[in-house]
Amino acid sequence: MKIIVTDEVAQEGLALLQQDPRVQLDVRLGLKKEELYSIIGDYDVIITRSGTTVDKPLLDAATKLKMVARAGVGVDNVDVDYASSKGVIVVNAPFGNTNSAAEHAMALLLSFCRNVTKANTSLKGGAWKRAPFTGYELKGRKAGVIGLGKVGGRVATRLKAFECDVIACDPYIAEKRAHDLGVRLVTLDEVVKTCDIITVHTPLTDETRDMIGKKELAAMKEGVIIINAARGGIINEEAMLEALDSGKVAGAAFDVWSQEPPDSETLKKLIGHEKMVVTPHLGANTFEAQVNVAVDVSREIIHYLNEQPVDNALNIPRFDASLMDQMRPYLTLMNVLADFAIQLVGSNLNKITFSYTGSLAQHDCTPITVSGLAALLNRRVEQEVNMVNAQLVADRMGIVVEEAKSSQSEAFSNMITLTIEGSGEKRLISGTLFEGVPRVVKLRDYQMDFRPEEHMLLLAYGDRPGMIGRIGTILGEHDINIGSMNLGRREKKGEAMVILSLDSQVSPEVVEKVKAATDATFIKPLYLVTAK
Ligand SMILES: NC(=O)C1=CN([C@@H]2O[C@H](COP(=O)(O)OP(=O)(O)OC[C@H]3O[C@@H](n4cnc5c(N)ncnc54)[C@H](O)[C@@H]3O)[C@@H](O)[C@H]2O)C=CC1
Ligand SMILES: O=C(O)C(=O)COP(=O)(O)O
Repeated sequence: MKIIVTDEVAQEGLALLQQDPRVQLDVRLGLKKEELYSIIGDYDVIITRSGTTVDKPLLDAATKLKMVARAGVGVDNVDVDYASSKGVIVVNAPFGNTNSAAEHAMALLLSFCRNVTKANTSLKGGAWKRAPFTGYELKGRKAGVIGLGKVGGRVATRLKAFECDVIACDPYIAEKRAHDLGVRLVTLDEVVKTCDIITVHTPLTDETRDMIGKKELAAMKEGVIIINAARGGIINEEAMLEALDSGKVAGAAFDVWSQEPPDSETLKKLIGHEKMVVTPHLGANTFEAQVNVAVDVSREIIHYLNEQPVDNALNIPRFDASLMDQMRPYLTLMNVLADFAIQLVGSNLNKITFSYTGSLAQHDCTPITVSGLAALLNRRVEQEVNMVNAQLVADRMGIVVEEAKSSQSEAFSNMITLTIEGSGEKRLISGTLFEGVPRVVKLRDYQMDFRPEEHMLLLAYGDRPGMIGRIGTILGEHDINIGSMNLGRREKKGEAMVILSLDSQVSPEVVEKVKAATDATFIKPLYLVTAK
C-alpha cells in the first residue's frame, strides 16, 4: 500500500505505518496542486489535514485511491460525496483534537478579554502601560455556545468553570446532553439576542455557512464578544468587519478563516483589526492532539489493510458500536448468501430485495444490506464496488434495492433472505446462523439445510432411486471427494434440489457427465470465496 502524507502529521502516528512492511509511506509536504495531481495516481491512501483540498480534480487524478484519511475532525476540505461515488473511503479522527480545540477557544476568549496580545506587544516594545489594557471578566457574563458537540460541550463546561451563565443552541442534540452539561438549550435567536459572549462550534455546512451575518450581528447586544475556532465562513467575515468598525461588537477572536492562508482584502482588514485576536488555525495544534489524531488515522489505515472494520469512516454505513459484535456474524452470512446467489442469476439484474426476519429486524440492518449489495455488484461490474459506493452503483445501473423486515420468523430466530430478480428469473436464498456459523436454509422454495463451503455443486433433477449413487460414482471416478450432501424436495419423486460440498473443484466435463447421468434440469458448480 502506497501512502502519501500531504500535511504535517505527527511522527508518532506515522511510525505505526512505517513499521508495517506492507506500507510505503511518502511524506510530501508543501506540494503545489499540479505536482500533487501528477503523482497522486500512484497512491492508495492520502493522509491530510485542513491544508490539502481533496476535490473532484484531485480525486479524478487519484485512480488507485482507496482512502482519504483526515488527521482531524473537519472534512469540509474533502468532497466526500464525490469520493463516495468513486468508492473511496473517507475517514477522520473525530475525537483526538477535541480538547485542544476547546482549550484554544478559551485561550482566544481570555486573550481578548484581558488584552494579552496587545499588552504582550507593548511590554516587549519597552513600554510599561497598564490602563489601556484594562479588560473584562468572564464571571457573571452570559455566554452562548452554538453547536454543543464535542468541542462545544467542552467549551460550555469551561465557561461554567469561569462562572458564566451558559446557554446553547444545537437543534440536533438530545436535550439530555444539554441537561447533563448543565446548559440550557435555547434557539439561535435567543443566543444572538441575549448573550455577552458568543462562540461557534458547528461544522461548516450549507446550513451553517453565514449563520452569523449582518442580520444576526445587528440583533446582538452592544459590546458582544465573538469567538470562532470552528470554521471560517460560519460567521460572515464582511459583516464581522462592519460590526467591529461600528462598535457594535466589542471584539472578536478567530482561529479559522474562509480562505486559508487568507489573502482577500476583507480578511487582511479583519486580521489587522485592533479589536481582533487572531491565530492561524491553531486549534488542533497541541502536541497531545497531533499525536492522538495521527495515531487514530494510522490505526484506521491498518484496520483497512487487515480487512477489519474502519471505525470512523464517514461514508460507510455502520452499526452502533454496542451492536457491532452481535451483528458481525450476520455480515458474514450476508456475504456468503450474496456470493452464492449471484452465481445463480443471469444478466440484467432488475431488483434485489433484502429481507430480515426475527429479532434481527428490530435493528437498523442497512450495513448488512449495503455489504450484501456490494458483494453482489462486485461480481458484475468492472469498477470496484464496496460499502461506500454500492448504493450509488446500483442506482446508476437502475437496480431497485429494497429492504423488508418482519419480526415474526417462520422457523428460525433470525433469518436473512436475498431475492434477486432479473431477465424473467427470480432467485431466492435464505440463511441463518447456527452457533454463529452461516447455514443456507432455503433455496428457491426448497427447504434445505447446509453449510456453504468453498466448492459446491448444485443441481435439480426428477427424483428417482439411484441418482445419488450415479453422482457419487462419477465424482469418485474423477477423484472428487464429497464432503456433504443435502437434498430438498417438495414431494416424493418430485423435483429434487441437491447441493454437494466438494473437497475440490469440479471441471466442466464432470459437470456435463453428472448432468447427463441425472437428466438434471439445472446444474451449476459454485465457488464461494467467502466460505474459504
Ligand atoms: N480550530 C481547529 O483547529 C479545530 C476546529 N474544529 C472544528 O470545530 C467544529 C466542531 O467540532 P466537533 O465539536 O468535533 O464536531 P461535532 O460534530 O462533535 O459537533 C458539532 C455540533 O454542531 C451541531 N450543529 C450542526 N449544525 C448546527 C446548526 N445549524 N446549529 C447549531 N448547531 C449545529 C451538531 O449537532 C453538533 O452537535 C467543527 O467545525 C470542527 O471542524 C475541530 C477541531 C479543531
Ligand atoms: O480537526 C479540525 O477540524 C481542525 O480544524 C484541525 O485542522 P488541522 O488538522 O489543524 O488542519
